[in-house]
Amino acid sequence: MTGARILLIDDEEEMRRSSAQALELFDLAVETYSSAEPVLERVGYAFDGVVVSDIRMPGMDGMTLLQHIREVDPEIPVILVTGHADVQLAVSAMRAGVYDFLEKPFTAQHLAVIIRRAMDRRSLVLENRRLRAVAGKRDDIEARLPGRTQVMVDLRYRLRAIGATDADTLIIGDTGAGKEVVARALHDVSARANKPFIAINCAALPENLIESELFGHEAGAFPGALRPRYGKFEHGRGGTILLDEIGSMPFDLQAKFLRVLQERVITRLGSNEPVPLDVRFIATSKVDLGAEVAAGRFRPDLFYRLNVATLHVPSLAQRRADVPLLFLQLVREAAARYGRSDADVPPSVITDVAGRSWPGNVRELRNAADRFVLGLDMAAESASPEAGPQRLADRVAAYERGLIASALAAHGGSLKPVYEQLGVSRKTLYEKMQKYGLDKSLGYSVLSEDI
Ligand SMILES: Nc1ncnc2c1ncn2[C@@H]1O[C@H](COP(=O)(O)OP(=O)(O)OP(=O)(O)O)[C@@H](O)[C@H]1O
Repeated sequence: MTGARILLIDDEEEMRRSSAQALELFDLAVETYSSAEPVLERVGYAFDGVVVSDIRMPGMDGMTLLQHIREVDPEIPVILVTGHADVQLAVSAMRAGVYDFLEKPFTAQHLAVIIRRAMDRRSLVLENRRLRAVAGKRDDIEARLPGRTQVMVDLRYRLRAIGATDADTLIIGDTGAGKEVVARALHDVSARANKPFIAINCAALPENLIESELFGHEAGAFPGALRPRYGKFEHGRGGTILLDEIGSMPFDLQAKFLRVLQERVITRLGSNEPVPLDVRFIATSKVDLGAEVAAGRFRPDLFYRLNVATLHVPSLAQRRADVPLLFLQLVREAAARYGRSDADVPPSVITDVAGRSWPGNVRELRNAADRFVLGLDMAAESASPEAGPQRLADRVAAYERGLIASALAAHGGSLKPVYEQLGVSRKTLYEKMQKYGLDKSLGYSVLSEDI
């Protein structure tokens, strides 16, 4: 919040001037107003200061202002000033929730003491709100990144640990695995949660505009730059900037970006003036940046600078055991989105979902959940009547494969409970697994894998 933290309202000019001057001697900067109305526009839920107002004024009086401010935020301290010893008024002001009540004449020191106390109280209230918001978002992480596999437990643990620091972070994972979801979660658990989160897709920026988009420019920096403009980096001040697909950043720009990371300043195009930049950078990549470095497409120095705090988002193939529960959650979300209340998922669908491979990861699973809720064939490509297993034998085989796959996933790699549950011999199970290309480690091999 910019501007002074003390708003002083009095219809008498002399009173405004002398109070402001006196408070300045106590190092308290004041914004003065001759009427109450504009103050209502000035204060909001996040206003971090206090209001000092005369009671009797033409137009909106102090009591009415107090009531309106309490509607905006009942915890903004309002100090009312009166010229008359009016007990009745003081009582109703107390009832209406005034912070303090001051009778004229008063000394500047007395006013300063009350204001300081009110400001401390306001800071405390806002800090508590911030902490509560952060705590709420922390609890939320499990709902936003669900999964019981060890890889997901580890991911959430690391996310909270890195979120507690201000380190620039690299997020690696396959397409659709949830890198952007993880980036937002990281922002939300960090101390920057209440500041902007700006996502920039490096692969989608036109190469000739990319620099001015990121760094901004001064008027006349290039033909067509009529007015100065903030770049996306500056829009993210105080907050987090996500650079999606960092591997697509043009090679020349990588050097400039590295300088931003190291020096925390940017220089707008057409200017020589470096501007300090307080942001946290998060970069994502679905390609192996180490290989890009080896191929000469990515700068090694930038890679080493980014590869310090790293989060790996597992693909669904690496956490198969999570697929059924994740699917159920995505169905619930889709049902809410489409206003459907009857989204019961039959076991055969779960079996089918558990047995499939999901190369498009959560994005693909989410599409399947949407299609299920809408009553469409879940696999988009088999929507046409020619596609997909139509013959009874093929459909039975697909069903059987799904049942075996989900049983394998559920029993974490040991075969005995699987053939017992399915009521077949070990040999039969083995043959069917071979026939359907299933592995006994299905859904489990990843559990011991370190991320
Ligand atoms: N854990 C999750 N719970 C619910 N939805 C999720 C989860 N993870 C990802 N999604 C959804 O899956 C889709 C893909 O997620 P996201 O954009 O974060 O993936 P990505 O890894 O950044 O993909 P890409 O590399 O293709 O940009 C989004 O619609 C997102 O809402």
